[in-house]
Amino acid sequence: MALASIGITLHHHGFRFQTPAVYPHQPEPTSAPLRFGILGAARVAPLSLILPVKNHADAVVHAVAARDQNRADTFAKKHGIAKAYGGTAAYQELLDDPEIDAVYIPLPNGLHYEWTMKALAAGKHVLLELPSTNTAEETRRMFDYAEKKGLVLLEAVHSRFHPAIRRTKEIVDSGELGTITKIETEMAIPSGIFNDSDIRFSYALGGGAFMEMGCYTLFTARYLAGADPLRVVTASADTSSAFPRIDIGTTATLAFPPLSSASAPSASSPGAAPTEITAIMTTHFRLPPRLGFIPQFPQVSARVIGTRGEVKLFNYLGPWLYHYITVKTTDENGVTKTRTEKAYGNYGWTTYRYQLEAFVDKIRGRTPDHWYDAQDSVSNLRWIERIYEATGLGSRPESSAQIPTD
Ligand SMILES: NC(=O)C1=CN([C@@H]2O[C@H](COP(=O)(O)OP(=O)(O)OC[C@H]3O[C@@H](n4cnc5c(N)ncnc54)[C@H](OP(=O)(O)O)[C@@H]3O)[C@@H](O)[C@H]2O)C=CC1
Ligand SMILES: O=C1OC[C@@H](O)[C@H](O)[C@H]1O
Repeated sequence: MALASIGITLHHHGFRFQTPAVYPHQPEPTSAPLRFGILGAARVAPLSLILPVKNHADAVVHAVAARDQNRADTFAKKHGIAKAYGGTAAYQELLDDPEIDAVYIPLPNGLHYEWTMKALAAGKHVLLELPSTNTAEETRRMFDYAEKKGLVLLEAVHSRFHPAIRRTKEIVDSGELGTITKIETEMAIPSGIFNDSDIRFSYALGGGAFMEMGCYTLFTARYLAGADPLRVVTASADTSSAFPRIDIGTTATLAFPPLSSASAPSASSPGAAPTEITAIMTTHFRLPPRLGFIPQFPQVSARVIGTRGEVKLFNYLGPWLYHYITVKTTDENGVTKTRTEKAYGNYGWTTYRYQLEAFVDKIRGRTPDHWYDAQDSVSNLRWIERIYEATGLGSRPESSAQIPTD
C-alpha cells in the first residue's frame, strides 16, 4: 500500500485530499439522494465515504454518531453533516432515524458484527469496513440476515473496484503469462504510523496485522487466483510481549488450485499436469528501520508469475495516487519484452469513489460495474482464521453482544 498507506496516514494526520485535482466536479445532489449515516467519528471516514459522496449526485452523508456528543458535533461541523448523535445511545439513535437509508460502519473490527446486525435489523443498507467481522461464521450470519431483510451489505474492499487491479486480473486471465505458478501480495508499513493505543493492537477489538492488512492481501490473492486456497502451507507471526495475541506482522504461504484459464494442457505441453499456485502474503504494521535508522518504504504490490512471464501491480491499494502495471514476457525464442500499463479510469476517482458507485447502484437496482458476493467475504474470513490458527495466535474473539434474531 505504499502510496495508499502514505495517503491514509497523511489523512490521519490532517492532510486533505479535497483538492480540485481529485474531485474537479462536485455535482448537485438529486432531489432524493441516498442518505448515509456514519457510526463513529472514525479517521478513515473522510477518505472512504465523505469525500466520495461529495462527488456523487445520488448520495449524501446526513448524520454521524459518536460516543461523545462534542466529538459528534465537531465531526459534523467539520464535514458539513446535518445531524450529530452523541452519547452512549448514539449509534442506536442514528439507526432508528427514519431519515437514514444506509449506514457506513468504520468501527473497530470486533464491533462490526454487532452493529451491522443492528443496522440491518433497523432496515438500513450497510457499507461495512473491512475485515467484515472477527469470524467466518459471524460474516455468514450477517450476509444471511441481509438477504432475508432484502438489504444490501458490502464489505468495503475498495481496492477491488479500481480499474488497476481489474486490468491486472485481465492480464493474468488472458493466458499471456503461461501457467501461473506463484502469486505475491504485500501490505506492510514502517514503524511509527500507529501508536500502541491504536485499535489495531487490541485483541478484544479484533486487531492484528493479518486482520487489518492480511484481509487485503488475501482478497487480492484470491481474486487473482480466481479461487479459494486449498490449504495453508506455512504462516508465522511477528509478535511483541506488549500485545499478547496480536501479530505485528504475519507472512503466510497458501496453496491455490491451478488457474482454470491457464492450466488446460496446451499444444506445447500436452497432457501436462495442472500446477498448483503458491501464494505468499506479507503484512506488517511496524517494519523496522534498516540499519536501525533508515525508515523502510511501505510495501504494497501484487505480483503474479507464470511459466512465460509475470505481471506486477505496484500500489494496488492507492492506485489513484500512483501505480504501474509492468508485464514481462519471454517468447519461445527466449526474447523478453517488457511493457508498462496504467489504468487510472475516471479522472480523479479513488478506489473509494468506485466502491461508492457500485454500492449506490446496487441499492438503486442497477447492475454495478463490478461486485463480489457474500461468499467472497465469508471465504476471506475463513482463511484469515485458518492463517491465525497456523500462526498459533488463534481467531479473534466472537462478539458477545445481544443480536437481533427476527
Ligand atoms: N478502507 C480503508 O482504507 C481503511 C479501513 N479501515 C478500517 O476502518 C475501521 C476503523 O479504522 P480507523 O478509522 O483507523 O479507526 P479509528 O480508531 O479512527 O475509528 C474507530 C471508531 O470506532 C469507534 N469506537 C467505538 N467503540 C470503540 C472502542 N471500544 N474503541 C475504540 N473505538 C471505538 C470510535 O468512534 P466514536 O467516534 O464513537 O468514539 C472511533 O471513531 C477498521 O475496521 C479498519 O480496519 C481503516 C483504515 C483504512
Ligand atoms: O486500508 C488500510 O490502511 C491502513 C491499515 O492499517 C488499515 O487498517 C487498513 O484497513
